[in-house]
Amino acid sequence: MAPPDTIKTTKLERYNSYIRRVNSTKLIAASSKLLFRVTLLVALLLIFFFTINYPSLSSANNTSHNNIHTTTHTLLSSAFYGGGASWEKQVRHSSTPRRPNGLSVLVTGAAGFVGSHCSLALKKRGDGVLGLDNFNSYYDPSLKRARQDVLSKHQIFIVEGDINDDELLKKLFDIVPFTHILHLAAQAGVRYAMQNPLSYVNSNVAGFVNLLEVAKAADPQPAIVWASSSSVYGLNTKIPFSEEHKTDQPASLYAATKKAGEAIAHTYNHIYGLSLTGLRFFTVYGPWGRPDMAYFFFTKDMIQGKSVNVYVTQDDKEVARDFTYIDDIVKGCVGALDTAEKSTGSGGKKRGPAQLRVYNLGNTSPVSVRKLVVILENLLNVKAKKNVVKMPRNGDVPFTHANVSLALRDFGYKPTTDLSSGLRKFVKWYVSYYGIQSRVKKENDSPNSDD
Ligand SMILES: O=C(O)[C@H]1O[C@H](OP(=O)(O)OP(=O)(O)OC[C@H]2O[C@@H](n3ccc(=O)[nH]c3=O)[C@H](O)[C@@H]2O)[C@H](O)[C@@H](O)[C@@H]1O
Repeated sequence: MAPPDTIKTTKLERYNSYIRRVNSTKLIAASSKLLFRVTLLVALLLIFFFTINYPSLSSANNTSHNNIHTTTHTLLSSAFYGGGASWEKQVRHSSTPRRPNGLSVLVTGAAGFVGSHCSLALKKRGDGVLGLDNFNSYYDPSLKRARQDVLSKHQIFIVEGDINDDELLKKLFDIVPFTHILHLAAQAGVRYAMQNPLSYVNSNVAGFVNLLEVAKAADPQPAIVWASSSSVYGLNTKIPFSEEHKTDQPASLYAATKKAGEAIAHTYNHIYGLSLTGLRFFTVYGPWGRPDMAYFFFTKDMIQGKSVNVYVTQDDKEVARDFTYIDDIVKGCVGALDTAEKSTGSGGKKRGPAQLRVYNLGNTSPVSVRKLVVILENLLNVKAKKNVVKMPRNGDVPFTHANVSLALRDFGYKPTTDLSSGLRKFVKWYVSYYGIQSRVKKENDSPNSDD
């Protein structure tokens, strides 16, 4: 047995060791609490950063694939876009007019061909312009980014988002009382509709309805000018095509969705008093154009020595288009915006009848595809390898030809550029944009050529 002093010491030691254990347990408990909180914080931060990065990744491929399933994207992107004060500042700054009584226009599809040209024209005359574009990959997105760069040099900000994202649209209308929407975002291209039909429904029908829903609820309601298409005339044989002609024989799903857009516009005008103007564009071409269009890829293929398919009808007749130069189309769009009357509703309620219009914007002078190739041969200084083939049943129509007297009467629309002059400007842009140093350049750098 141990002496009493030793017993005391042992007890003391036991007590001290007990206290140490208690303290260390407390320490462990405290540190695990801390660890838990830190982990939670890190997890929240990760979710936040994921939310920031996710929308741009997903929207890059948005309408090129069937994305009816935009809900997750919508939630995430809304969380992101709703965020920053500097983002809101850019939105406000871009959309504020710099002239008295200037318009404040939301341009959807602003990184697109017609959208980028119209945005610049409006900004240059002092209107406020805010762009919206999802930068999808239907055609090379780097071309859209290059257009965005040009716009940003002119203080035009493009919000990266989808017209199906209603939270984002509402947010934009919360920030800016837009007077007008120029709605050009769409799934374009006639033949691609056979490959990816739902992308047309998603953008041209669902996206349009989504935009109209937000516009109808906005206070004040904006006036809307939007891109319909010459393709709505479908198999119409009366020429030139007039707005009074029937448009009930669409030859492609693309045409059917544009025709649906015109019917939907009627409904929103009728129920909610939205002022709506549909513009039927006729095969628009020019600098910064769309690579999926024939004049564009013919140029590329001819320069590369590849052959081109020149379509003829089933009974061997020429296929022709009323090719319309971009600057003429821009004048038409601006004219339509300037003559658009105010919407009459507010807060989703109609207060009186509102304006509902449809116009052809064409060139009034159709040119055959064969002639298009001849013009390009001269401009590019190359001989095309032509395959003359019967037009496949892919949604194409044999010819288009616009009567534009309505647009002339209502806003002075008068196309002034013939196909040769317009293509000369296109080719000049093409060789400079793609850095092609060749005889093409020398040919087109003559003192008479302008930009
Ligand atoms: O006016 C319109 O509404 C439409 O104009 C163009 O559609 P499209 O006229 O078919 O223009 P392209 O695809 O550039 O075709 C032009 C012409 O070249 C012909 N073509 C096309 C491709 C080809 O390989 N060979 C060929 O001869 C077509 O049949 C057509 O007659 C646009 O692509 C549509 O988005 C637009 O809505």
